[in-house]
Amino acid sequence: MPAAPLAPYDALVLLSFGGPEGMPEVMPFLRRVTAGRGIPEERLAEVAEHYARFGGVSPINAQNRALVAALDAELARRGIAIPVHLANRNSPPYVRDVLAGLAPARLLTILTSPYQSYSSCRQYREDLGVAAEGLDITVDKLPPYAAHPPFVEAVTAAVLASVRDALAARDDTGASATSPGTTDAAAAHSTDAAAAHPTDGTAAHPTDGAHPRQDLALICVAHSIPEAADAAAGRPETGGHAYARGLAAMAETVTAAVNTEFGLDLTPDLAWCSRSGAPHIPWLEPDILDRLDAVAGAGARTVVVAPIGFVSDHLEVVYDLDTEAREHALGLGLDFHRAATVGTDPAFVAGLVDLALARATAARHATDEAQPDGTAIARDLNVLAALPPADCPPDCCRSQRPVKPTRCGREDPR
Ligand SMILES: CC1=C(CCC(=O)O)c2cc3nc(cc4[nH]c(cc5[nH]c(cc1n2)c(C)c5CCC(=O)O)c(CCC(=O)O)c4C)C(CCC(=O)O)=C3C
Ligand SMILES: [Fe+2]
Repeated sequence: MPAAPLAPYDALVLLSFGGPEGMPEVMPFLRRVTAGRGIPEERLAEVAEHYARFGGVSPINAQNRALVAALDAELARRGIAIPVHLANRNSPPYVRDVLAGLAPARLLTILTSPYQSYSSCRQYREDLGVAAEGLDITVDKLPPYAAHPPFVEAVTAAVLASVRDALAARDDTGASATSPGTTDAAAAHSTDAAAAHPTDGTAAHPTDGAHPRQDLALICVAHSIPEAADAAAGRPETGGHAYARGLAAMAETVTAAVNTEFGLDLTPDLAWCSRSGAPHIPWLEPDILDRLDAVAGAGARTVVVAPIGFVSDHLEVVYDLDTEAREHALGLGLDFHRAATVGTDPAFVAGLVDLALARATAARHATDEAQPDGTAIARDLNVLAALPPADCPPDCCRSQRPVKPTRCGREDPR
């Protein structure tokens, strides 16, 4: 390993969306997010109410600070000395302030959005492009990492754990074998039964054809985006739709893992949450609430909702899923379980560090600096080759909006 394994970078920057941390910040935050975006005023008022339920505090910033700390710890564990900073699009610390404080510097950014779309990739590149104007800043980013095996494994592990809980709760209540009582009664019963005997033997149950587990539904969920934004997501020459395709691939992988682990025969099911925008503009569907209606109608008694599109809990997760979708599911008589987000899962964090090392190796390789270890280079470049390019090609995730300066694109200043 070279003496400075993350050279040529001076610092890592975790780049995220941001969120309010108190009621006075909510409306200014919402206006910043939606500036010039044609989001109806009623929608803003509605979303402000969602934040109000949590005292105006989104969990996102605390989660990102925890991720920075976890990255620091993983880097220290590997003996790599490099600072990690948080920078946000819509709340302090703003990208511009962070970059200004670091200049002159060469930075590597880690996006908290693994999937490709305007909102989750190019818009972050614009944030960097606008913020870096007039500053002596060189900046690269990790490639979109939705298909990176450690991330896929961390998401899968969280979904398996939630399905295990869901099956254990149900086997204990017997709710699926008999007619279900009210969900409150079932929940109370579940607590008693769980106290009476441990529930970790669920996976050992034989799955004969009569076993009632097929009334378990697994719904993977991601943030909806306009259909037009999905059509333009990723490289145009690969046909667009990189956002929905990346999520469909993840849904397929986790569902296959659940089927194997628990002897089930579930079909991948992908739904969307947090639609906004004008009603006449089509966004990705079905909405999670409509899918809950459908699975309840088809006989499901237990639903596991897996937020595969989010790396950490934020308002879409704690409101749109844990509050709204949960209430909706309970109203339909469904037992509701929500899989954890990857958060600071050690495999996820280690995977990000692996990718940063690979990106640094590629950067050194590209500039023809001394290459002490050819094997490591080949291995690192191999990791990157399996993912979309870290430097986005022209027109990747393009939008109809006014052109802004970008970074981390093939044609951009580094
Ligand atoms: C793909 C995607 C992600 C995932 C990738 C990523 O993580 O970046 C994401 C994340 C997030 N979205 C968030 C919040 C909001 N998103 C909004 C609006 C929008 N999101 C969009 C897309 C995405 N959004 C789009 C196409 C819009 C329409 C307006 C526009 O085209 O820009 C609005 C406006 C009100 C509303 O309409 O809901 C809010 C408040 C928060 C923070 C939550 C918190 O505070 O915890 C986070 C992490
Ligand atoms: Fe959003």
